[in-house]
Amino acid sequence: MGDSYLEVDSLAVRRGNALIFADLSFVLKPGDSLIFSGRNGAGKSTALRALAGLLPLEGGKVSFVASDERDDLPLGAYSHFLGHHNAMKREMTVRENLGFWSAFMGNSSGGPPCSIDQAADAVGLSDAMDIPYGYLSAGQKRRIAFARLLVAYRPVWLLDEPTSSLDSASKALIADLANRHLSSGGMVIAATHEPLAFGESRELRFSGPVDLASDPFLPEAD
Ligand SMILES: Nc1ncnc2c1ncn2[C@@H]1O[C@H](COP(=O)(O)OP(=O)(O)OP(=O)(O)O)[C@@H](O)[C@H]1O
Repeated sequence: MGDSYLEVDSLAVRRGNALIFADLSFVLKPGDSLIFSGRNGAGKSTALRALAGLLPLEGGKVSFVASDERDDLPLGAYSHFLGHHNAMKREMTVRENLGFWSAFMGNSSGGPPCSIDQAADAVGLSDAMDIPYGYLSAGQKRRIAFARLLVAYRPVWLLDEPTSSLDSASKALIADLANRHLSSGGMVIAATHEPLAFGESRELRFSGPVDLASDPFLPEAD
């Protein structure tokens, strides 16, 4: 991943009459982390979802330049998005859930291979492999959600409130996973209201939506 980088240039997202943000620009290189901060409703989750390709852009460009120069794939192909939901099936065991994600996503080039057992071990839940995901506690569920990020390598992690409502041991474990990802050349963008010990993170503060209908200096909404 040595020569890869993520470049976000003048990104803007609109929802209805609200311009959620505009002119969002930054560059991340291997080992870089970025924190999105700002009050509730400021636009952090929207920005993560837009980067992952889950929302249409009003303007701007997201480019991930991979060192293997395969071609011009969207950032969604190079990233994991971990939102407020953990993306696991309640009825399936932890092993089955992780097995599904490993087979579905595969390992992208440049990443260290990690088996399902190794991933469960890394999040401290080897003993829970054969119980249904729905039986796990909230903190255990979040830990397994992080194991998904390990079984299918992607250089960029997009994390929405990754540690909210976790105890201090789980927070430390997730910080450790993120730091290991960074030191192996990965990149992390996290939206959060609480301090995260993710490397030497830069911070980008969101100021909140602008109502296009009430601002005469902005272009009119459709
Ligand atoms: N479909 C929509 N149409 C119009 N506005 C929307 C729509 N979806 C979300 N919004 C608005 O977009 C703004 C940004 O929401 P977002 O979830 O990105 O905020 P956030 O910074 O992640 O907040 P929190 O810290 O509470 O998670 C909010 O004001 C929200 O009401």
